[in-house]
Amino acid sequence: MPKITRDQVRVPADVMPEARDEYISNYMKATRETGRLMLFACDQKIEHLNKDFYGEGIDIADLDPEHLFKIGSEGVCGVLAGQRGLVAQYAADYPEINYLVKMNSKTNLVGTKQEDPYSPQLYDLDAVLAMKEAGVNVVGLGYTIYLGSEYEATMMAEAGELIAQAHANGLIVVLWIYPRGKAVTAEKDPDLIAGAAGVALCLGADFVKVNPPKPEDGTPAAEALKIASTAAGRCGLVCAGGSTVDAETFLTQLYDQIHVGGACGNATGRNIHQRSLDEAVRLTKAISAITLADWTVADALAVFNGERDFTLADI
Ligand SMILES: O=P(O)(O)OC[C@H]1O[C@](O)(COP(=O)(O)O)[C@@H](O)[C@@H]1O
Repeated sequence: MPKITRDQVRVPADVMPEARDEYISNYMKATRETGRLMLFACDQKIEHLNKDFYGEGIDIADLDPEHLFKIGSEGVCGVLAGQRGLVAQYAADYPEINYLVKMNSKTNLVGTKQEDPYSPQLYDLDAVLAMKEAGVNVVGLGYTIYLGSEYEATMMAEAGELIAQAHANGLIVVLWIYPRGKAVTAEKDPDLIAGAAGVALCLGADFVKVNPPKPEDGTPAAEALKIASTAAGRCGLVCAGGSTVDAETFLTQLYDQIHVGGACGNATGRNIHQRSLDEAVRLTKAISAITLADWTVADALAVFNGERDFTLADI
């Protein structure tokens, strides 16, 4: 997969001329100069509380939040996505990581599947820009919208405003969009996922993170994803990873999402951080081999199994 050059980055028109170079630099950093996104999702300590970090099948290393940063630093990732405070507490010790600050979050105690969820914005862009000014390597913002919730309008308005401000300041934006709430009967309906992708584009996001569609009619999931990735247009689509599965299944799904479904990368949390540091690091490398260098599943598996290495130099 050829790397892209700075002049190949398509800069949205809402990036102010004085922020153009900054936007291009952030885009190049986040995508490791490929145009594809390898996002390591580390926002679950709020989203899912401690359930994702301690318990059966989860390596004990995951209980210590620093595990996330050790993985981000020793592995190969595009960005580490987490809330501002989490990043602020550890970034000084892990300055080389590309950070994507998640601007809103809610716990799973509110907005269960039967209720209408609202994920409030936790701080404004100035707080993030101040952290960047203090030397933290922030390349972009993330925001979650629950499409179909009765609070959809508030979340869309917050996201729309943040994207305009972020672009004006040269930051990239990833929207997480999950259809959810009383009005939504099938969260993973392929049409709805494609609709979510279109919403992200219209709000101006650079990338959209959706759940992989689950077709009811026997269409393979990766085929159904093609509709959504096409509907996303110039907004690159990536899929959430979901709960932990074996590495071969995960890497095969990812390969198909990219090569059949037209996805522009991955956004993976639990599948990575619920493992020991060594295994998690190897999985980030295997994922990046597929996402950022178009390696085959067999070659990526060899990386996961420790039979060969994958480093930034392989991109
Ligand atoms: O919508 P849900 O099921 O609460 O999951 C949301 C979580 O999943 C993610 O989108 C992806 O993480 P995983 O790869 O672990 O699923 C997180 O960013 C987010 O916290």
